[in-house]
Amino acid sequence: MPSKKRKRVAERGTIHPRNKYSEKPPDFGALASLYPSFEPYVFYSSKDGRPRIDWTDYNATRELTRVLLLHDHGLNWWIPDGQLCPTVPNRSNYIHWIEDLLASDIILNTRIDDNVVKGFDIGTGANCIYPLLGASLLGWRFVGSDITDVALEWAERNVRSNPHISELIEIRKVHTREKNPEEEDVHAEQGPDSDDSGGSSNRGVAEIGPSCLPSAKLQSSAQKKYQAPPILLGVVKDEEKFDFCMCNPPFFETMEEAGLNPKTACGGTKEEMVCPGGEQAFIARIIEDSVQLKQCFRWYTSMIGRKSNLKFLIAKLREVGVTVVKTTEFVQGQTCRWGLAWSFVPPSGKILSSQVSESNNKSFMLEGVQRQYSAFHVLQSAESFFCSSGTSCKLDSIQFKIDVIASKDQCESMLTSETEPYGALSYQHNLEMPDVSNQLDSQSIDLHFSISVIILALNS
Ligand SMILES: C[S@@+](CC[C@H](N)C(=O)[O-])C[C@H]1O[C@@H](n2cnc3c(N)ncnc32)[C@H](O)[C@@H]1O
Repeated sequence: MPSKKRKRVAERGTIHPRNKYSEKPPDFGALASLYPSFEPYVFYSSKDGRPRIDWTDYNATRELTRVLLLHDHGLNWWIPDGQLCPTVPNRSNYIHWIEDLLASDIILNTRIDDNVVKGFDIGTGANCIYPLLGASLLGWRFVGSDITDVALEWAERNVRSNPHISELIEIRKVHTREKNPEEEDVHAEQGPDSDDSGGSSNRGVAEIGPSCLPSAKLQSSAQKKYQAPPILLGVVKDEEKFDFCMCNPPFFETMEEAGLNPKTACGGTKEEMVCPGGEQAFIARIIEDSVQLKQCFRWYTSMIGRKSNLKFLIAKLREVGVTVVKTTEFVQGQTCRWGLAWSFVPPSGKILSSQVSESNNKSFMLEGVQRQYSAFHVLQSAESFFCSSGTSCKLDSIQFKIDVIASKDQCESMLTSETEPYGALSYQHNLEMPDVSNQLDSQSIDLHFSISVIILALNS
């Protein structure tokens, strides 16, 4: 019998609708007959006679990735033994989620070049999977960065093996060097190894004025410090603009932690899997870098391996005053990963417009909210309002929403009450209750509704 957790995972959507494999998963039997190198890895299940591979065999998963990239994407690809082997359907989901973000009208369209989407893949790895997929599926341009020689060498090889897209992809080395103790560093308090790549063409730390520095509060809130090479700041060049960055970070603090999933054999060296402070510290550094780089990127995104880290990172984003936070869940077999996206580009003000009419959703803008208040303040304020009206209400800080259950009397009393300041905010509350007059005929029916806040603050 499947475990409860497994069943829950299976019930959730697992694959993006535009993913090549959303309707038809890879057919191992057909691939085996087409590609003799793959054939030895395919066996037929005694239970249902279906063709399968042994997911705990690294060579089998690597060969599967090779034939899927060749057969379905026209890509030549290889990685040396032990390097992290990506699963193509899973990695494609992240690409399509970014495609959705770029197509949405959540933030203002400030793009300079509407024709070419330009992305930055932080830690592209030897496999260079995201640039290869993004360029071949969608024609996107990429800079893929990495720190290790093996990653840089093989990423380059994988790009050169695909001349039809090689013009679209630049592989960029992240320079690491011994720190000069007298040098001022925006991340100085984060440890002696934290340094920038320098180089005259790069965005050096010397150019960043004190007013841009992350607040002391922000710095102190990072529980785990990233003490390692630069990530964006010092790697992104002056004047460079990107539509997005993406990152599949080193998730773990130790290799022991990384080895906890014996059900798959995706490989992964220490350099790929581990960094000081794990993913929490790595992504916290990306957030700090984004505070400096602001609108150099329209969207900052990262994959996250642990839900507890997602909570921590959303709280950190709240502190730095981003304009938008979006999250998603990627289900990869029996493992869950989360996508976190944020932006400093002003919101477009068209939020939810597409959802309004049909699904009984109402969207509205809160005008006159002062800059120092974030979406969380708005949520807390709304929560205070509903609680004080006697309703049952629950704030979900991950989804940025409040679930409310109210009786007819409570609804009526809320609709007729005078506007009052709630919590930290004093705004004109023009909350529209859903049109439920029919449903409220009976005293006994409770009204269930949710309030989501998508925008944190408006940049002027
Ligand atoms: C988990 S692997 C991801 C590889 C590939 N993107 C994928 O999805 O399979 C993380 C990668 O980040 C690289 N890395 C670690 N620190 C980095 C940094 N400061 N800047 C750029 N890359 C870094 C590692 O060398 C490794 O290749």
